[in-house]
Amino acid sequence: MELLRLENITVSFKFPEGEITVLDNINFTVNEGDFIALLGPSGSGKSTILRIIAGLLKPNKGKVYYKGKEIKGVNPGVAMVFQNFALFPWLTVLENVELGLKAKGVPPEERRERAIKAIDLIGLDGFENAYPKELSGGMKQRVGFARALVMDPDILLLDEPFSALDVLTAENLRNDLIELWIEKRIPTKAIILVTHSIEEAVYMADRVLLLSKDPGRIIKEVKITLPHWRDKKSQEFLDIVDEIYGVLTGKPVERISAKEKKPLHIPQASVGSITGLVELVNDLEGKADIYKLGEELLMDVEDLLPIIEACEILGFAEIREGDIILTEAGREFAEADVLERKEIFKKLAIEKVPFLKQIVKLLQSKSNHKMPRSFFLDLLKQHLSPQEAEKELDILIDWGRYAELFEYDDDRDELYLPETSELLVNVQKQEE
Ligand SMILES: Nc1ncnc2c1ncn2[C@@H]1O[C@H](COP(=O)(O)OP(=O)(O)OP(=O)(O)O)[C@@H](O)[C@H]1O
Repeated sequence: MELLRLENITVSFKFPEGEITVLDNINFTVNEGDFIALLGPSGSGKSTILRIIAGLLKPNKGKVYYKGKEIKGVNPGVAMVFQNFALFPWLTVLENVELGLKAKGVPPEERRERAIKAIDLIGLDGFENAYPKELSGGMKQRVGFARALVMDPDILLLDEPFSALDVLTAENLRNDLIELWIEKRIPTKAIILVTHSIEEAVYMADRVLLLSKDPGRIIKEVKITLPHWRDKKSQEFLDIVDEIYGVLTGKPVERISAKEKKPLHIPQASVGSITGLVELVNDLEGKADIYKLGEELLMDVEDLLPIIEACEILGFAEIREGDIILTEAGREFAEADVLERKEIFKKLAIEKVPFLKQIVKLLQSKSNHKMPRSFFLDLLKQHLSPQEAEKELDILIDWGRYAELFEYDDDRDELYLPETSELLVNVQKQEE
């Protein structure tokens, strides 16, 4: 049965530089039993959609229907859980949970009874009289859930409720919610979850609506028919994650797999950006969600991908389930001093990028150990467009110079091996 319908929703905001359309013609229906995830990059308007559904924001165009009736004010059928918990610090857990019922005019006894039940249900039994400051992040968010559930909403709106929690706490709370939902221990008829995490969406939801940004549009709906509990390591799960990743980045997932690369191609990532990314992921304990990372760096995932790809090709990192994970070599590189870094980079670049090795070999074979840039450019042009070849050679030169595999004379536009170079010996040794 249809619970909610969004029809041609368009939202724009006025800025000094003009009006910007944030949501463009959003249409979808929520039926009883739906667990929907809204997934998309930052700024794609996910939270704005929740505010529209809740009736907290009026769209410029379009209508929202709840149980067939157009919503003109606050939607009576929804309750929301926020990323930052949004608790009142001066109220106890019980008082925080009771507040919505009080506002609705529910008599004191009934609201106390219902609040205590919601607190029990969400696993906070015994903390009724605690104040938010006495609670951990995970417990605060449990209060956030109790406060929403106590209203017995038809539709639970979740605005990134797990993203401020540490990994284990978030996983526990996710599982507790799924359990309440699949065992029908809550009367909630539908859930809409806003998230950045592809894995979270595929783990929890049955329908994933993928949004693009500038302006926010629904670009695809992916149905997830895997039964709960879902195995994040299973091939089916990983295939769905890859499919979504491909849609959101506009690139098939194979493009970031080093194994699938043509031997010549290296991504457009300077040594500086590779170093920066490896250091950053190392500071994040060696693992980071690619989407989150893009956000923290204020970069589109699109722009981050070549750097990630370069890290993968060089063997500094692996990509798994939308996360970048440093390898042993990546950690070693991040923690090394300047000279050690050059050594590590040199070893891996020679091993993993055959064309760099080829450059060194060619330079070695010349009696003066010099060759014009145009020679290598022509070699690359046999496989790439002239523009791509130029870009690729610039990156190869950047990597090669940093690793001290060769030098480059800007005035003469030539690559050369300095007299003092020990590289030839090293390369020969590696080959033996
Ligand atoms: N009240 C407002 N006034 C002006 N601009 C707004 C307002 N609310 C949202 N926006 C803009 O609308 C766009 C979408 O915001 P929204 O928070 O819905 O995106 P989101 O996908 O939920 O992002 P995030 O994942 O970062 O929370 C953003 O560019 C935001 O700056």
